[in-house]
Amino acid sequence: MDDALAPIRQKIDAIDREFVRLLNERLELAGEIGKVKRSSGGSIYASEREDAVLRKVCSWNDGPIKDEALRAIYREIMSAAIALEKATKIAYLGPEATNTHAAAIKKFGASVDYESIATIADLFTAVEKGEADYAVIPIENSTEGSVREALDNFVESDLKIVAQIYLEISHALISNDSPEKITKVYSKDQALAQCRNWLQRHLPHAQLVDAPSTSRAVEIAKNEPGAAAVAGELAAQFHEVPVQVHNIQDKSDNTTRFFVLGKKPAGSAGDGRDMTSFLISLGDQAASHSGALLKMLMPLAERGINLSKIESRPSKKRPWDYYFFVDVSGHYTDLNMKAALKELSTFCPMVKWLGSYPVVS
Ligand SMILES: O=C(O)C(=O)C[C@]1(C(=O)O)C=C[C@@H](O)C=C1
Repeated sequence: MDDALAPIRQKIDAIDREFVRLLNERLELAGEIGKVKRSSGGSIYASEREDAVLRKVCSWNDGPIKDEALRAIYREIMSAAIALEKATKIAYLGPEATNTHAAAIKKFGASVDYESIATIADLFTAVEKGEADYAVIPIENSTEGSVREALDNFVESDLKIVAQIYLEISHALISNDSPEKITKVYSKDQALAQCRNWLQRHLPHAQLVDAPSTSRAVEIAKNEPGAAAVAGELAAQFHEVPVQVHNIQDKSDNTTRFFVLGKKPAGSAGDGRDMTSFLISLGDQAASHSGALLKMLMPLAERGINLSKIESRPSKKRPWDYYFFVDVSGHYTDLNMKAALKELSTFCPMVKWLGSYPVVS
């Protein structure tokens, strides 16, 4: 067999050598881009350019490699490029090995530095003070709804949303013991709730115990005989505890949306590939004028700007006064968007642009 493999492996070696040479050539070019960006004060991470690169390489793909594999490879190539252009720190809502950590790695790869930060407010502060270059925060979950703390922090902050990440949330049963020995299951209440049917069916006698986070649950279960944790697979890897059963969540389409926050806005990905988020206040009109909310939406609708989300939050200034968080299609620099905003500003006391970012993560 070895005789048959040797010549093929020689060819693979020759290709790998060429790969490494080309990767280094590509990285050197990224280094040149980094110099330009550093001298002009541009943002090192360019979500719209990464979106274009990923789309281009997938459109060139006519071989057996899956687009998903190509995207994962390019994720790491561009991660290395970011790190070479500038040592880059990504802060995320901790602790380590939770879903927000997994989302951050999905977006930024293995070459950048990561820091776990305990609260969403502190994540905003870390980027504002320059202690981190970007922050990754959860914004909404397909079953649990919006993360209110995240929305509220946008009111005072000048940070911009530069990218979004969608992460399918899957849970695993993680333990040093096999499932038939499990008598106790630790996890965060939400994760236990999302696996309720599976746990009832497979571990009906196990005691379910609340933990501060899924990652902490794995840490606790690691040292307790007969204990397991429900958590993501990153937590299993991170704490070096085996996965006993994969994908135990009751719903397979449980997805969380995250935002990447930075100091400088992202450019346009073009071709209808951008989304924009705003914060709008109607002031007293919301309570006193019938149809005020409709009036707020008309400048967008009349220009064909598609509204994908609207959510209200109390302003905390006066009772029954609200801010509206709005997600629409298009980029802030689009002409119809500019015109809509101009019209909105004529009757809304506050129209705040929170950022424009590529639709696809
Ligand atoms: O094109 C750029 O702006 C780069 O910095 C290069 C590059 C890449 O490797 O292709 C790297 C990081 C950016 O986030 C986008 C793209």
